[in-house]
Amino acid sequence: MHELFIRNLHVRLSGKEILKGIDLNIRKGEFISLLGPSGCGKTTLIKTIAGLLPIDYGEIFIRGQNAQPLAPEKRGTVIVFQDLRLFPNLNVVENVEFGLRVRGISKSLRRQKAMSLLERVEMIGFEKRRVNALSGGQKQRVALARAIAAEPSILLLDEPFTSLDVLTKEKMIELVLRLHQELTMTTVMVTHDQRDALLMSARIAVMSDGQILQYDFAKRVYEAPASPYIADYFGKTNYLEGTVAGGMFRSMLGEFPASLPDGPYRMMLRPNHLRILTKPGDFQILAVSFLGDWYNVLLRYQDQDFWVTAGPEVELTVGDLVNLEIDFSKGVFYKREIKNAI
Ligand SMILES: Nc1ncnc2c1ncn2[C@@H]1O[C@H](COP(=O)(O)OP(=O)(O)OP(=O)(O)O)[C@@H](O)[C@H]1O
Repeated sequence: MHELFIRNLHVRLSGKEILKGIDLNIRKGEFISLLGPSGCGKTTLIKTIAGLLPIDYGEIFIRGQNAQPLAPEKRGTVIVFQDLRLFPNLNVVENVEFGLRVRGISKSLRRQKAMSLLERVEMIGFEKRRVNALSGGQKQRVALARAIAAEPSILLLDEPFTSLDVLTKEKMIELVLRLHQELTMTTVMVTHDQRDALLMSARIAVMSDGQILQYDFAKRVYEAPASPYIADYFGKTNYLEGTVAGGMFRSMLGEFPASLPDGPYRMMLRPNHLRILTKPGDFQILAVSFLGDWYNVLLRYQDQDFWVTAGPEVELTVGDLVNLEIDFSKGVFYKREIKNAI
């Protein structure tokens, strides 16, 4: 049984169709990301899962139960919103206690539980502080503690790291993953950052315009994107145009076996599937960017540019001519449409 099972979900807001047939299943204890550009419907989807928006058509099952008649507080879901929605008139511990008070837990037990939650999110010592006197990362920790106080089985996180600096974000990522594992929650994270999605999720649902374009394991979405749009969303790409005939793909960089029906194709290769050989060749170095552990290198061959990743050990000078070794076995093929000339 799935923790969450969504079938053909349509949601309309102010007369406009926002979600256009979403199918999604999530296993218990799984961490998944909803990834896509601003406005594609990610927040709408988690709000609908939490029962905060009505379904126009389709079904949501939570732990096998049809969620339609279930009130938001009966679903076992909690959303941590992007703006956190902490209560500014309450201090840190009172914010965390709030969810427990609603559930009718006694005052002494509430305080004890809230303190243990604050310990989990490393906020002991701040319990009496007004939330407005906290940093962005500290507010996030309080919002997380308040969310898990409700003991949700499904934690819904809306863009949890957008307003944080890089170091605070790294720490929050660790904390979120630790809480997810220790509390065996099912977590759905909304993000537009493909690196966060890859780093944190077992599976990623790539969304665009109210639909899921691909839903698969993080490694698969990165290595075998279902379309050039998804490939480009996950970072730099190289495309090689060519034709398959008789089980061979022929392109400007040579030919190699491909078991595909005959026809025109584009092959996508990631920059790390190309390797620079410093012995002279026909690829000219156009640009080199230093990124700490590696270089991004732009090469030109005939009229086409290629992005290549190189380790710091390679000596690279703009203008030099080098050779390339290409791991064609990692290539992903997309069928090209032939436009009929009239
Ligand atoms: N109450 C509403 N009434 C009408 N349209 C809405 C309403 N709420 C959201 N929308 C529209 O629905 C679309 C999807 O919004 P949503 O917030 O789900 O996107 P998102 O992918 O989460 O984007 P972001 O990353 O910017 O939050 C947007 O075009 C938005 O303007």
